[in-house]
Amino acid sequence: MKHPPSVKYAWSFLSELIRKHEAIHTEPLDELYEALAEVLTAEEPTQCHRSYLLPSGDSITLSESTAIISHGTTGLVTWNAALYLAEWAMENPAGFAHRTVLELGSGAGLTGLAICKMCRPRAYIFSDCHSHVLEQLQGNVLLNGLSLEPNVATLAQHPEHDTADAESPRVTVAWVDWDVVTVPQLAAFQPDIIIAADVLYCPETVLSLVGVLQKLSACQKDQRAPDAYVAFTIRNPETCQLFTTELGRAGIPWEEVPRHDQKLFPYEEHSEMAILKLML
Ligand SMILES: C[S@@+](CC[C@H](N)C(=O)[O-])C[C@H]1O[C@@H](n2cnc3c(N)ncnc32)[C@H](O)[C@@H]1O
Repeated sequence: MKHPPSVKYAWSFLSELIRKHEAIHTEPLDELYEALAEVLTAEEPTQCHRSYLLPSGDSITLSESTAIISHGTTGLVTWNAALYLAEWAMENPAGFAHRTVLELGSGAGLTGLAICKMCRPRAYIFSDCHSHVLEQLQGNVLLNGLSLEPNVATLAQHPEHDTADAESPRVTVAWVDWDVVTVPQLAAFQPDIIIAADVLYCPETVLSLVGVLQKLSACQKDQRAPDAYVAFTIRNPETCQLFTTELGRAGIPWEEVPRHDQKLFPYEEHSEMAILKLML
């Protein structure tokens, strides 16, 4: 009741429950039919909640748009690659533990929240370039019980303000537009690891992404550039091909991470996914 799902979800849930009763020849309660009638006449609001169960028994609840594209962005819903990357991260928590993670194009925030809750990073920087996405993202971070740091760069200069404890990471939501962000701005985040999910959907975003990755390769920490992991759904092989070609042109070596099929989260439809590890 506090975080209601979409009308579509409520309809599917109630129909399935009634079907299950009927399948074993038990009479469903009248209240179930009444609830279904109510849902059938309800209008779908523009925002809904989605809750994702974690293996720890904890859960993540996100406010998301009910439309795949709204306010001119794809960032207000969770995409399959975000689920796939979160599942992979939870299988490999050691890669994130005590490290500073910068996520590019965070969208609704599922991957980052799963990593913050399950992989013990020291700091996590969610980022995006769209104002509605950033607003929703901040709300989702707070909704899941994490508190927000004002500015990572301030903390790097004044570590005495660091309130991080072993249990919860320092979390920031930052405006990062790949086309305009500068190397010093990226370096101020002091990332050890970069991640991004479902950010390869058209040639323009591929070029912008490779541009920001090139800037990140100049961000050395302890004489080493961060590693990056990019997860994507293989919708159009030409877009993937463009990405690897552009990585080659930028001198960024990459390798494919072995596939996993830890289907922890529900996927709406089957799609092929991949994660590339980039050595910046
Ligand atoms: C398809 S959504 C993916 C969101 C989320 N990572 C997921 O997988 O659910 C792509 C995201 O990339 C962001 N994005 C696209 N171009 C960008 C740019 N030039 N700079 C920063 N973010 C960008 C969008 O705002 C959007 O949130």
